[in-house]
Amino acid sequence: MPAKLNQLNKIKVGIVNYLNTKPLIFGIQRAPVVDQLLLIEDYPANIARMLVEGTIDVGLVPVAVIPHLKEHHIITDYCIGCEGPVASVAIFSEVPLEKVEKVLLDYQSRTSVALAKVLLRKYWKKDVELIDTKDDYRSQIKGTTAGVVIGDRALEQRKVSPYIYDLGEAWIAMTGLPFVFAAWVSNKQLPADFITAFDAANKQGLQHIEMAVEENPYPVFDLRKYWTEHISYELTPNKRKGLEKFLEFLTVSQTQAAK
Ligand SMILES: C=C(O[C@@H]1C=C(C(=O)O)C=C[C@H]1O)C(=O)O
Repeated sequence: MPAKLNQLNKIKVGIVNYLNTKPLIFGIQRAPVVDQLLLIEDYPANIARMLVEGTIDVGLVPVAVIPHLKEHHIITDYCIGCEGPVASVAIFSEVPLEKVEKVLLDYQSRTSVALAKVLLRKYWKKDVELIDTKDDYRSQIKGTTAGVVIGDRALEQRKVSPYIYDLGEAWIAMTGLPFVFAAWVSNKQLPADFITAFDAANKQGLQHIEMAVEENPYPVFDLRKYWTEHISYELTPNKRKGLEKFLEFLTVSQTQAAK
């Protein structure tokens, strides 16, 4: 379908369609910058693919995709990160980790799946069979088969699985650094005035978390707590250090896999 004329010059912005982005979307949709952009919502692995293929200009992408981009710019001081347990990214299991034999990997994720591999190898020192998934795989999390689940489905899974290994918490225990799951990354240089306005829109959203809570009734998990105590949105210098460290781990494991 041909793009409508008024859409031609708009900046295509991909954003993860999970509850953790609602405070940011709240700000973006109410800011003047909304007229300069088209918002495309999808799950993280798809947003990553779109940024690599160039069908979007900027996205709140899983940081694990950064090494796969020919060009990348981190354009705001906001991200999806954590400085303690993140609550919505974990290995879920019916048995303790010592007894786990297989781990299902969430097809919607890029970062958390890579993080789970790093932590299983370096932190838990566990050699398990890793299994890619598609569609709904959560019913297969049983017995000695555990699963990485992210996002809203992870908040639901907390009510199902007796053992929950929070990957944000484990990363911090291993490295002493916070973790960044997703950041605003563009695949080209974007206009400086857009970047300034877009950054301000993110900030506005975070200043209105109470209104976003009212707008999103969710009986499964306390969203005020999720957005203020679990997800940490500021891309601080310490979070950038955590991000660099994680990308180093990814480079090392890719080099090892190529050998
Ligand atoms: C904390 C989360 O971070 C997400 C995890 C991602 C991943 O694993 O690739 C990507 C984007 C983030 O929204 C979550 O979705 O629960």
